[in-house]
Amino acid sequence: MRGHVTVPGDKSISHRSLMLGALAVGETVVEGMLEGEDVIATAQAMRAMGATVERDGDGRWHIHGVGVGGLLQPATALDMGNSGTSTRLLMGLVASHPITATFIGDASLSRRPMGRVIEPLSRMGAAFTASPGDRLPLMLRGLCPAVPIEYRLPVASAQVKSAILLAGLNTPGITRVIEPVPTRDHSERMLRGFGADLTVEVQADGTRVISLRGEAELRPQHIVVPGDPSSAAFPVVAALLVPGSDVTVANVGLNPTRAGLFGILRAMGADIEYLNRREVGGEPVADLRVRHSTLHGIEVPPDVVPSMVDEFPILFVAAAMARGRTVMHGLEELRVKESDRIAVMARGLAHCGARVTEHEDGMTIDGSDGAPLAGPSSIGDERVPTVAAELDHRIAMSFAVAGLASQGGIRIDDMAPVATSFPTFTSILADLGAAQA
Ligand SMILES: O=C(O)C1=C[C@@H](OP(=O)(O)O)[C@@H](O)[C@H](O)C1
Ligand SMILES: C=C(OP(=O)(O)O)C(=O)O
Repeated sequence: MRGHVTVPGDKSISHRSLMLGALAVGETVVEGMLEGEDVIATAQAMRAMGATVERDGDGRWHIHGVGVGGLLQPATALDMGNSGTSTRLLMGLVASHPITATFIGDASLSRRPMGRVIEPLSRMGAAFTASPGDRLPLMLRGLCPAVPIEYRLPVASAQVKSAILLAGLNTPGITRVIEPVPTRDHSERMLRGFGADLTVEVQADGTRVISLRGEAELRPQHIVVPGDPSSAAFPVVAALLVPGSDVTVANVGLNPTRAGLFGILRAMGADIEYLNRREVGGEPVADLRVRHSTLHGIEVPPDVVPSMVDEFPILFVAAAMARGRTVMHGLEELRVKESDRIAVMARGLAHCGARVTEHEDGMTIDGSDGAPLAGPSSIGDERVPTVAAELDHRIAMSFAVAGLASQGGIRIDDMAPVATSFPTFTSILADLGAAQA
């Protein structure tokens, strides 16, 4: 694999720029927006609640907001598709507005737990009618004025943190979130950028206390979205695993709360160079030059998990071809993503010949020492292992990369989920020399 590619804009930042733009009075301009299905679901929801959201070409979007407190009651159910981030953050926004909204989603999203946001938002005064197990479809009636809360996060989740902070925007007084384990901080950075009065106190043990003064007035912004490190992960690992590769992935966001994977890969012996380090839209960014490397297994320290929570499926693939054993614990959150990412990856990798042991909270993988996965066969051949993507984009992309580095290919039953976060995935890999049947 050889060449120079650019991955689409960061999904977390794209969602938030639409939501905060919709709450600012005036015009927010976004460049480098991720135009994936998850973000489009957020854009549609903001339109349904009164904001003007327009695309005027390749990643460039304009948003005319309604002001904090100004969201309108949507006329129909908000279809969140496959997107947990859209659902949980928008539940926060609706919770402190005097409106009622129904949230629906696809089969994967309808299995995911919403109790983690229902609980704190109920304390703020919102009322919920949810499907059994606190799942979608659910109806939410907001309360205005809502009640400010101080909430200690029981799970390390940026979505829960962000839902509470977004609810706090239209709530009188101080809404406070206590975060014992730091998670991605895009909401904090962007709320401040839009002019909210938000402070973060870091205690001696690393606990973060985030305080937001409500009834905020947000100022419209010009946002440049950096490339998504969670998408960059796929061409990066492809280059590491395919012999002879030399690939540069440009404009990759390296916010320390997101970039854990690259540090772990380097600790495994990966040749990843950070070129042209700079800041884009208030986030650290670099171009990553990646060359084929001999990887060795490691024990992944559980404290890095939040900074690479979406990158474990592709790390499992790298570990499956490394020399020696990789041990990963602290991954229980992976079981409630778009699929149960521990079970689905363990099953699929084993089917491709990898040596994996599943744990309740992680996985141990004994690598192949560089030998390709999936035995001798060729695409079209009965013997090519088929893996199920289970409506999970990261599973589909991880096995596509495993397939690139395989002997006889891997068949993935459904690549459609990739459009949720990385619509250009197949064309980018093809540009680097990948063949697809
Ligand atoms: O806040 C966000 O933008 C996200 C937070 C993470 O979810 P959790 O908060 O559930 O860990 C991550 O998995 C998701 O892809 C995006
Ligand atoms: C978990 C993910 O997204 P979401 O929670 O927004 O569906 C992801 O993109 O890997």
